[in-house]
Amino acid sequence: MGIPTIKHVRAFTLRGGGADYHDQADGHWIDDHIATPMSKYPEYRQSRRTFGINVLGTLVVEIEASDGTVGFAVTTGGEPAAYIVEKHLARFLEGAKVTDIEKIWDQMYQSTLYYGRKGIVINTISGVDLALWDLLGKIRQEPVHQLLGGAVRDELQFYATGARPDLAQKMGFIGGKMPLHHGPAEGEEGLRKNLEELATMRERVGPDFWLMLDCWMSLDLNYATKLAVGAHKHGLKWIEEALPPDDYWGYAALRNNVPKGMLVTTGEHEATRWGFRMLLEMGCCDIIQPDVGWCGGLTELVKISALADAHNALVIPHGSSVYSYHFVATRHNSPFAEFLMMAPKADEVVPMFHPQLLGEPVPVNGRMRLSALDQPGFGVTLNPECQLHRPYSR
Ligand SMILES: C[C@H](O)[C@H](O)[C@@H](O)[C@@H](O)C(=O)O
Ligand SMILES: [Mg+2]
Repeated sequence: MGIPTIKHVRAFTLRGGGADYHDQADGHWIDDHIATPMSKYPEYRQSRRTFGINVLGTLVVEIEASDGTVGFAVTTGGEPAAYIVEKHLARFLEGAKVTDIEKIWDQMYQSTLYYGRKGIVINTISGVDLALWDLLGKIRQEPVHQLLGGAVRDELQFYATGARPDLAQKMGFIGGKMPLHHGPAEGEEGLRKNLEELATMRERVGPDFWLMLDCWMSLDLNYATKLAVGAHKHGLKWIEEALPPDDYWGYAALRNNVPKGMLVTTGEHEATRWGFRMLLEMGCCDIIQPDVGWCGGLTELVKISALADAHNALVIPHGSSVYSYHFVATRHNSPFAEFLMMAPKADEVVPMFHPQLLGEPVPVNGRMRLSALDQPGFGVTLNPECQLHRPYSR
């Protein structure tokens, strides 16, 4: 029985949460006055949706093999990504063997170099790559973590990202990462409020529970330095994505400025082994946080992780549901993972990509047994109740 070939590639879009998890209704913690690079404009300060954080929506990539098996994946990308899949990338897949994952990745990357390299194009390549791994796993009837060489641990542990680290502590998570609410445009008063919020949370969780701040690219070096210095007495474990992704020089300086023992982390909006090489070789951060749905996919994340390992850096992927869980299980330098609290008040555990993935596992008491990831591929199926739209059918 020969190796199946790829017969069809289809790109769909979905709205409403899921992989584009910022696409939420009013009242959600994830869209409540969070500091961003747009916070300098008061009209865009209260809600990230007002400036378009959810403008793309979800891309669904579906790949059908000659034996009838179908693999799929979801990521952030929506219609522009669907166009790139159908009009550009599909030609490198249809007719190829399902095992041609490395070659397909290289052809997708090299052929889009003139307009890609980062952002939506690499998101799109990531989505195709993840769907290929899902397909191969389903054909071989193996979970992706086994295709990657096998797990190094039989249980994953998670920190929680959300507005309520105090509740996350009660749910068994190992730490809580809070969004930063005030940026430089709100001056000393905003800085004071940021530190007061951290102090209040430290009071609630006690001295040992990890607390982190996620700054979502919103600060400048001076403000980030003052925030880190002020946060040190409240035991801030790491300051995340304080600066814009391209400011490698600023991150290297921030890493020298922060108090001893505080970690600097970034990377969720960085892409490919070359972007992460810059972060690592310029000494920008202690932990890199690639999103496997945005950095180039699993094929690229394996390369990024090996690079980080050589630099003794941890790889703690930005929360991306099953796509990061299967990866983290297999890497010694990924000792814990992120779980994004997608309940509007961050007061209960719901699947990260809800409602798009059926069979999506969630941490229980802040942990996930490897046995929760034992289904073929990424172990999930598309929710048939989600309204798929195929904007560029061929
Ligand atoms: C909470 C942050 O503002 C982002 O919404 C979050 O998605 C990301 O930065 C993270 O690290 O989870
Ligand atoms: Mg982040």
